[in-house]
Amino acid sequence: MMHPALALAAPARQSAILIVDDAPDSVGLLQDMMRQQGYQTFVASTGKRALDIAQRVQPDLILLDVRLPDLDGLEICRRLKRAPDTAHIPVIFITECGETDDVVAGFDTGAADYIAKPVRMAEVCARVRAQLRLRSSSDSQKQQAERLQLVVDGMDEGLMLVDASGCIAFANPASEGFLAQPRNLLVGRPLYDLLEPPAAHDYAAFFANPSNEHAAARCRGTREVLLRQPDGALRAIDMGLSPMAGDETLFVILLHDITHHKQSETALQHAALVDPLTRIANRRHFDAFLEKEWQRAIRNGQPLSLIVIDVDHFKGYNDSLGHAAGDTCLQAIAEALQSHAMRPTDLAARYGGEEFVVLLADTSAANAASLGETIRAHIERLAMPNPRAECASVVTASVGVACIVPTLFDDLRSLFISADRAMYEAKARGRNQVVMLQAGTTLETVRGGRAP
Ligand SMILES: Nc1nc2c(ncn2[C@@H]2O[C@H](COP(=O)(O)OP(=O)(O)OP(=O)(O)O)[C@@H](O)[C@H]2O)c(=O)[nH]1
Repeated sequence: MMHPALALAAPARQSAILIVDDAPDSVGLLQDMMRQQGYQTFVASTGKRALDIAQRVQPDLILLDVRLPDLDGLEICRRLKRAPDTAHIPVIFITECGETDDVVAGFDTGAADYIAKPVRMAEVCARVRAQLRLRSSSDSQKQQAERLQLVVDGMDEGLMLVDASGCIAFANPASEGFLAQPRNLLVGRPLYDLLEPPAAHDYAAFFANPSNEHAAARCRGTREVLLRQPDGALRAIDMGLSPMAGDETLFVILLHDITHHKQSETALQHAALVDPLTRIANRRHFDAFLEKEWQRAIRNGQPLSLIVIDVDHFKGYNDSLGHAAGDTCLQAIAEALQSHAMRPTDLAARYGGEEFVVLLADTSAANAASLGETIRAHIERLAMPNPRAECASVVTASVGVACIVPTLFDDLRSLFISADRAMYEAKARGRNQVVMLQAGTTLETVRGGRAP
């Protein structure tokens, strides 16, 4: 259905009638009739003048006597219909009663109707009204079509019409942007050619057999698809498909941009995995990453190492310098850790309050212990004074390191338990040091990384 805004009629105005006749009595009569009906009238007694007035005042209708002194009415009508400015103005011929040839010739030249003399008021008025109504409805149809064209050309969504074989029959300007190619290259191509699988297969199946319920269920309505652009780039969009109302051989395709939606989806996914204070991975991200790397280590028979870092006497730091300073301190430590997790298979994360972890895939116990020591020294080198620390004058951390070559029989938690036990052993030994424990072994294997 047409949107009400598109169907707005032009403001009503008085219709203008041009009367072309050289007989003063006849002109007077017609003029009176038209004025009584509320129309504005113009009069021309010659053909030349009629053409001139028609062009300049653009009347809504012309009452034209067939017999005129200079040009005959048929010739005037022909000229009116030839000129782009006047071709649309309906012409009603006035003929002598019984002049059938005039009537036929009049219609041939493009006249809309005829009235036979002697004219009768009711008939003239009825025929004029009918032509004006027709004219106004064709004008408003034209206006509606123009407005629709403006909407289709100006809309942000891509709009295409696809025929029953799935080929594009029409594409609006926005479609060019979505598909990164001019419309003339789109028209005639199968819609599914522009899509990535699995959507491409679904739409090909649908157009091969639109009554296939399975394919129809997947293609009708709106779904997210990947468009393939000529340079191979893929663009995710929402694509809507619906049959064109009243024409089962055409389908309307709407392409809707979801870049913002995708960006915020990605941003949300990212936010869900990042610790808001330190901007490094959070515990949720770490747990998922550990699970993945654990399985990979089992498959590859490679060692997996975990470093647990717990800030020493951090309560004292907060109590003496304030919570905001504590936050800044945690940020500096996170940045230091991040700088040591360089490989794609390394992950530094804030695991809780003042506890951090670093997971290192394919890393031996010795290398992990060495990195643990590098991290400990880095934190100490940050030289953030901690007035309440008992083990040093600056912020330090106790570091526990564990390593395992996991098998299907191992429990993922054992790596964490070992690293935590090693970290607590580092605390117990006086803090600011590294202790390593091979997963599954006893504390006898604990090795001090550095003396306090
Ligand atoms: N500023 C700040 N402090 C935090 C945050 N998360 C945890 N903390 C503080 O970290 C402190 C941890 O204190 P404790 O668990 O007693 O440990 P500690 O003082 O570091 O002592 P040891 O671990 O035994 O060396 C607490 O005071 C928490 O309030 C945070 O996001 N910001």
